[in-house]
Amino acid sequence: MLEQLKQKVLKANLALPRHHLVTFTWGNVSAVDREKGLVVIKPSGVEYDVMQAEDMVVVDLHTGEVVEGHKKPSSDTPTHLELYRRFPSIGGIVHTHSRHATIWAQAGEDIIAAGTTHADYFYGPIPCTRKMTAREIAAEYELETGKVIVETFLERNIDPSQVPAVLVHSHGPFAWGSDADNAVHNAVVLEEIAYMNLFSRQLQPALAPMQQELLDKHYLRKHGKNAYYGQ
Ligand SMILES: O=C(CO)[C@@H](O)[C@H](O)COP(=O)(O)O
Repeated sequence: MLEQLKQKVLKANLALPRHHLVTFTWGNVSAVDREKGLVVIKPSGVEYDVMQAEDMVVVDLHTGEVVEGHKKPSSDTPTHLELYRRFPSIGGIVHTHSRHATIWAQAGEDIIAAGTTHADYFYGPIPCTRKMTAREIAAEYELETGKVIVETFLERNIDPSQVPAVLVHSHGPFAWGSDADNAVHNAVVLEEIAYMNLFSRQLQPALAPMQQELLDKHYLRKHGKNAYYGQ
């Protein structure tokens, strides 16, 4: 079942070490088949250089139950599932601990839209979530991580289809897209702009967001006029 999607998810997972977004077995990529209500995700703890398509795990979008696969699904599966359930426009999700995006997540700071590289992909700042509470950490932690991400976008009125990434406070980045490949692309760009902002802020401690007109020009010419950011 879902053999083609397993191949796509494998390919997307193998792109993470190729783009230097992960070390060891960190990180994970998934994709959803919304018609079937199924998600294909990387197996937990498997080295990327031995990973095969048949290692991918298929889980039920709504229950999280494993419906196919001989390995344990990624430990972050409940986070992916919550995002698929609450953000209906996304088709693929990437989680990494990519170095510079994780630096901003550990600092608890948004990655502001400081330049056109950012504006070509993200229609505003990449938000950092609040810290999770002790109760949330002690509960179903990975599910609660997904809930805190959704809460951040709802409270800040950010459209996840126009800002396809988030920084989880004290943890690291999640990125998403129309499919697994697009999610990986956004994860690579996220790491690039995290790197750029770190040094831009060193050169200019008062680093401020770019002009809205320039953000609009770069984002809207690439993604269409009917896009909007917040209210
Ligand atoms: O967020 C984390 C660890 O904090 C994950 O990136 C894990 O490192 C990957 O776990 P599996 O997907 O292999 O279960």
